[in-house]
Amino acid sequence: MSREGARAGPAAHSSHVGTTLPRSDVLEWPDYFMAVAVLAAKQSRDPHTQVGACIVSSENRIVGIGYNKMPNDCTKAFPWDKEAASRLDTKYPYISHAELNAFVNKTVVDVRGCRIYVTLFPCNECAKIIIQSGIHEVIYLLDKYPDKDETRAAKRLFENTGIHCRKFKPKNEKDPVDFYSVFGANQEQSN
Ligand SMILES: Nc1nc(=O)n([C@H]2C[C@H](O)[C@@H](COP(=O)(O)O)O2)cc1CO
Ligand SMILES: [Zn+2]
Repeated sequence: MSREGARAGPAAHSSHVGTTLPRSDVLEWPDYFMAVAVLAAKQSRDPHTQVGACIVSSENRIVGIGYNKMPNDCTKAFPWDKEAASRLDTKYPYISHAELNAFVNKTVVDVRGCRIYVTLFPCNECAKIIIQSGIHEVIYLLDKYPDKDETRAAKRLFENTGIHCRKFKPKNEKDPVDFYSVFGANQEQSN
């Protein structure tokens, strides 16, 4: 149909076909995608920090979802501790980050031009995956560890490669999703 035709059609007016109105209080796309990332985070078995990631195509299709987890079959065989005499006895060398898992779980061959919604600012290792895969934008909920070298290195990598990083701001005025629930009640929202 031509643009003229589309303007003349019923969709161009506020009146609706039929008598039942469609719901209007649905989530806007960004809120929907971050809500998916938050929901994914809730699947994490990490007792301290649960992270979710959602890769979205330029056509607003979800093409990958992940959360931080131990590699398959490793959940019980590896430590969940944050601290130990040796780093080898902490969770850090073993855990697979949300962003990596979202990439591993992708349903398309190519994620170039996609964006990624993440509940935590990515680390340097995930930044490399994001850059190499052609994801061009990072939308994060919280920058919880801005002073960690991993975060600072990630920011350098993103700045150098022109990858746009922005803090998520909910679009919906009424907040139907408790985005920060994944960080617990006392988490600072300003980061
Ligand atoms: N962007 C991220 N994606 C992630 O999946 N993680 C994971 C790794 C750990 O399982 C957890 C951080 O643990 P903690 O240091 O807050 O107890 O979050 C961490 C970050 C932050 O760089
Ligand atoms: Zn990471």
